[in-house]
Amino acid sequence: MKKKKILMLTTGGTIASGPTENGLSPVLSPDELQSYITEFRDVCELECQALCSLDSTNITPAHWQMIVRAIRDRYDDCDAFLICHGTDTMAYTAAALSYLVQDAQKPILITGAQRSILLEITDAKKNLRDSILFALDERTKGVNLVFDGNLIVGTRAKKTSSFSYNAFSSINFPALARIQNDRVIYYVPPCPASGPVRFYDQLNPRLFLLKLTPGISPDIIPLIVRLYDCILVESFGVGGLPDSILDPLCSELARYEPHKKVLVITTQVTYEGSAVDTYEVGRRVHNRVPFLETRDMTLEAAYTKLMWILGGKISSWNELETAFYSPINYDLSF
Ligand SMILES: NC(=O)C[C@H](N)C(=O)O
Repeated sequence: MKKKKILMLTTGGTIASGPTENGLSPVLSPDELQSYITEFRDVCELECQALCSLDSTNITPAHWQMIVRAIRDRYDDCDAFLICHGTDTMAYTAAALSYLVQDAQKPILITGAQRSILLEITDAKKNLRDSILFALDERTKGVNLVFDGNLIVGTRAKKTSSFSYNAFSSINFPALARIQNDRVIYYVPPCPASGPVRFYDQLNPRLFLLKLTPGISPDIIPLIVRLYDCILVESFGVGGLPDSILDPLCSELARYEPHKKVLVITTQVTYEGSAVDTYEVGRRVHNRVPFLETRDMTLEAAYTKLMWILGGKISSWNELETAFYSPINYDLSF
């Protein structure tokens, strides 16, 4: 049987880090990383390409576009793609890739580690190994994150532990599959493709996330509305906005067409999502300005989906609403 070709794209992260006098920093080359996983030589060819060598704190939308170009350039001659990435912003990258590479029939997996591969006790080797096992499984396709034995949909992952090996949770959606005793066990099939693979590269970076805190001052609101095309308000509970924020926000937004200054209400609560109409402190926004709500999407998915939608041509509120509420890679269930 022909060996599968997996393209490993490295970006840095703890997985490739070593100690320096200024603290941990990515130092390993892709070949050094690869030298720790030799056991699959008979079943697959692993080709490595370094894209950058960064702590994921410094990953930006330009790096997401770079990853997409690297995948697009080799999409036809590789069977699977494995991106090694720092964990801190991995959920954003996994969500962004879910929108920038849609309907992929091949696995596009992203992984990393909580401890460097240089250490004797580390999760790095297991995460790389598991990723290859998932990549070689015929059922795996699309953008997914691999961590601690789980295959998590790219739009559903969130880093929920700073140090533990089970650093990522699958939010409001089950993990698709697990590695058990070196076997891939699927629980949910990957999101079915609706056509041939599509690559995108436009992203609008002018989004602002406003996290509410009790007693927050509204002083900053006019500036935010002036500078950004989309304001995501991380509201309380299922979607409550305090009086002090509601008035200045809605009067500033009312000066623009709603699809040109987009209000999005999201929640500070990790699980179960928003339901803005439930309480008066949410429902009253309807009487003032049109808005989108993130329902059960993760913040990372909602944020990157809006960057992607607003990076394209949107000429009406209806068009924006339809695009936002159309599920992609299992990002939205209601
Ligand atoms: N575990 C890690 O990879 C954390 C690291 N600071 C990073 O995100 O690059």
